[in-house]
Amino acid sequence: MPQQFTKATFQIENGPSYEGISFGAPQSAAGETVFTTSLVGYPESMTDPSYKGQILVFTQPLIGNYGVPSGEARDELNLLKYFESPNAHVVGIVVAEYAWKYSHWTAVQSLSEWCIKEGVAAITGVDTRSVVQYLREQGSSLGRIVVDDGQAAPAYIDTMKAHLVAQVSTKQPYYIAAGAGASANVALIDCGVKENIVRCLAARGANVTVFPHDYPIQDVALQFDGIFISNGPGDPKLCGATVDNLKHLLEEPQFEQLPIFGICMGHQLLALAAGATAVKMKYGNRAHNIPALDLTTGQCHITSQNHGYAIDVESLPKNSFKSYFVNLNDSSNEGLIHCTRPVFSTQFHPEAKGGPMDTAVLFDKYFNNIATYQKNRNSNAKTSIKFELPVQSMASERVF
Ligand SMILES: NC(=O)CC[C@H](N)C(=O)O
Repeated sequence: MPQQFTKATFQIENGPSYEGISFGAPQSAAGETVFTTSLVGYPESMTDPSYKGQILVFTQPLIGNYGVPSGEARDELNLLKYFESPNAHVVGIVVAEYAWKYSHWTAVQSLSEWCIKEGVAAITGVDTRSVVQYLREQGSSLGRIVVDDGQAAPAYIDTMKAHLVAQVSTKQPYYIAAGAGASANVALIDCGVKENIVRCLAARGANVTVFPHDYPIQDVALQFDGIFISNGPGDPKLCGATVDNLKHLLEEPQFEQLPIFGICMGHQLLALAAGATAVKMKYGNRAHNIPALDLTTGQCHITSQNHGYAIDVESLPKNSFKSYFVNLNDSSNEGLIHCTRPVFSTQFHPEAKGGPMDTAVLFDKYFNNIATYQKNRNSNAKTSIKFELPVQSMASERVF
């Protein structure tokens, strides 16, 4: 615990204000304020690029008690072992009680130390129950954490108006080799991909080539065994270039058999490419225990979620996609499946991290689609990657 506390205030635009203590970077921050009801996984959530520019309120009252693991440790696939991307993407966090003492075998630093390094504003001592009650009534709101540093408070900013995907997507293609026994080549459209999505693909035998969000994927798609569209921050309607590229994949006959899988933002962009509309939800779904009903099996799965927009299924053109999963809390759409093509998507996160792995089986479904595609494809055209990766991107590293 520090010798001297720095006071901070958490303010909601046109709403309540809460006094507290700063335990993060000595600087104020402003952004869209959202809440998560997940009990664990603050390092994963804070490094998930989908949270770019947001202030995250944790309803779990005690945060920080297991510290922060290494952001450099890598697994056998050379992927980050504990983080979902190299850096924190939230601009601020709000907690009821920060645990000044932490203990965990993976911890290398405290949450406070890490927030300071990452420039994340953090406030403790806030009645987060009251914040959530307010946000549930009023909807997601703009907020700011004002740290008592003698500077003027920052203006409220609607971070959702910015093209956040362009800020977090890789600038150049890069390549992750599969774990032992590569069986497929997948092209991944990076809208702000979580490390565990790449892991879920590579661990199942895919060499993954990661492309910038606006890369004309239709030009190289036939050189791959499947296309994957990742999660990402902000309003899907701002991703016009990606949507236009996906339209080629969904509409042209040469891509009829090509397996496609999209998660969260990837799901929303596929739906937009099919002609559906996305709506801003009142306060979104951010949790690790949200029930989603599989309409094809009648089974309910507990899912990990982090989104503020949703697809209006009523707006889907007939004979394109149909609803695949539905949220049993609020009836919002949780996934789509194409009526004739091996294309499906989920609003929730089957890769979890954090959260339950109940729906990881959807990656197996994608790989089954890939196997069928490989079998049916004319053997002359069998996969041989002609796409030349730029030399500097071969280091299995993201290039921002
Ligand atoms: N996790 C995500 O991909 C989020 C998608 C989108 N930014 C939303 O908030 O709905």
